[in-house]
Amino acid sequence: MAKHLLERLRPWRERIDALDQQILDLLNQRAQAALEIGKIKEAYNAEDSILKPEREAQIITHLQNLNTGPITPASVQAVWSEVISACRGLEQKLRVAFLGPTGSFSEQAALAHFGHFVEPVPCQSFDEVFRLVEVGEADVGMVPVENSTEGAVNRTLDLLLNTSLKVLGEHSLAIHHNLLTQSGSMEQVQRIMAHPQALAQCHNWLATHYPQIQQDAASSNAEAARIASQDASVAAIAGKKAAESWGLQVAHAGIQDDAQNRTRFLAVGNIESLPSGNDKTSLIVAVPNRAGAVHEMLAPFAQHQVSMTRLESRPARTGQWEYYFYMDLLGHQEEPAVQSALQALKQQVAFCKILGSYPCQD
Ligand SMILES: O=C(O)C(=O)C[C@]1(C(=O)O)C=C[C@@H](O)C=C1
Repeated sequence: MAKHLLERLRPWRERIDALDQQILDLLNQRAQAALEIGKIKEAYNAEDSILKPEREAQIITHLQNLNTGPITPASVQAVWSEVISACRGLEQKLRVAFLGPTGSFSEQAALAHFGHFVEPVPCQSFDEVFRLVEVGEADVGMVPVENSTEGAVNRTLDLLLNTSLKVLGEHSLAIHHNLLTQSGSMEQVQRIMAHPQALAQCHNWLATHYPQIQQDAASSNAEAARIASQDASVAAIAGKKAAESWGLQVAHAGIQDDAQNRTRFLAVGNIESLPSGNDKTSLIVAVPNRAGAVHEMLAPFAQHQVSMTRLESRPARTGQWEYYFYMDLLGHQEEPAVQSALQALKQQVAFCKILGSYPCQD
């Protein structure tokens, strides 16, 4: 029986071996081409970035359009992210900063977006992520900006306002939280630790199942997992990656209140992404505190038919009930409709900061 099975599999396995050899040969030819591009970039402008977000997005979209299956569009995205990452990594390893330690959702988002052939730079806070990219100790940073359950990540919004960095990409990740302990049981647990955002995303589940256990904030979920790995009285809320990284067992899986819980991350750096054909633009606007000001702020987008995918407000901390408005628009700032809307907007508002245009993930 087993022999018969192997005989039937053999020709297909031989076919896979032959195809893999061809794929390997093609990958090496591709890598060689990327290395040549790297040399040309270096000769033209040593300061120029190796990373070209718009080109990477165009390559993947083009292949998804050509794809006839059975490989899925999501697989095309995942495989070519890694192929590009491997080629880019030969040109130069991208240093990617994120909230660590290892096992965090930020690390997952960073690696899903830039691929695994990067140099990870785990940081202790969002402030440190921005600072390291600003001073050139990292090339790009990956930070959460909004969560589908809890809304905006305020510290990121504040840092975006005060930084000179540009937004150059977005990545949305499904967030499934787990209660992790050393043994996989909750028997010895006296404290549940997580980032405040994660505690909030699991608020109802915790109130129902463990109302008596104290909850403590950690600087990140992965940090809570690190602490739990050293203290049997601590349960951490974190992802499965953190469980693997810190040798913990899952006591309860999928404890987030919303099964569809997602977090959107932004990639930030000193690079401006050129138009890719399917882009978003993020900006911050402040208007005077008077009747009709917000209405006037929105009018240019309606007039020039620019869609807004997000509008968020944040206190301006003047004590005057003034706000900064964070907006995401569909289109690149170099596209005529967006350009005209932004020009009209700038004439009306007290403050306008364009954070950057970047390829839509969708
Ligand atoms: O086209 C380039 O500029 C490259 O450097 C090549 C390449 C790729 O592997 O396709 C790698 C890195 C860039 O971000 C974009 C594309």
